[in-house]
Amino acid sequence: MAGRLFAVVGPSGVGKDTILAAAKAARPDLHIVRRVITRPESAGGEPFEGVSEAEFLRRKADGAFALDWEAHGLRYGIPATVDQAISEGRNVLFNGSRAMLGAAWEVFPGLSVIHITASVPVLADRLAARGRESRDDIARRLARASYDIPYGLPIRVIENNGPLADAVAAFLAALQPERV
Ligand SMILES: Nc1ncnc2c1ncn2[C@@H]1O[C@H](COP(=O)(O)OP(=O)(O)O)[C@@H](O)[C@H]1O
Ligand SMILES: O=P(O)(O)OC[C@H]1O[C@H](OP(=O)(O)OP(=O)(O)O)[C@H](O)[C@@H]1O
Repeated sequence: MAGRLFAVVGPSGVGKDTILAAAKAARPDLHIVRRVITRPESAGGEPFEGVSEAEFLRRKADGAFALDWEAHGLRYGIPATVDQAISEGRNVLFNGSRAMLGAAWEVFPGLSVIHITASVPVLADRLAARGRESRDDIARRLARASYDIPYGLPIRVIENNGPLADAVAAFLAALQPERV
């Protein structure tokens, strides 16, 4: 049986990568996508492949990405190899963009979405503590915090204002198929 594909979305600093890493630790069978990003790997954070703009565009033209988008002045790609992982029956999860969900649903009609939320003051504290971006970049990311996901799409919401363990437990529960 084919696996399922999950986009994990939410504002910058909400805890997407942290929750994905914790979910993988709890459930080693999950396949967490290693994204291709036009960001230097030395910036740290999630395990991603950092490439130049030219290399990204070359791969895109070669059909190397199942999905790709632009945000924060960067390009992000989901390797086309996810198709194989899904067909092998793996549950595949990626850190996605709220703005690209419409396009993602067109490519993957069975896509499930988990939206992680937290209050703006909590996001501001976390981004400052993470220290990966400049103050200006943090301000721009916070300005996107309330971006609205198009109404009518099937989305599960997980709140991550409190202890991480609570959010991870809710997240793992959200990976279960919806009961009808
Ligand atoms: N529940 C939580 N409590 C405290 N800190 C958290 C919690 N969730 C995430 N963090 C911290 O917030 C920062 C941003 O998390 P991160 O996973 O990088 O967010 P995102 O991928 O959504 O931008 C990290 O430093 C992370 O350790
Ligand atoms: O359309 P939006 O929902 O606003 O998302 C825009 C981008 O922000 C996140 O990127 P990134 O992982 O670089 O940033 P983050 O870890 O700070 O969320 C997310 O993965 C998207 O690529």
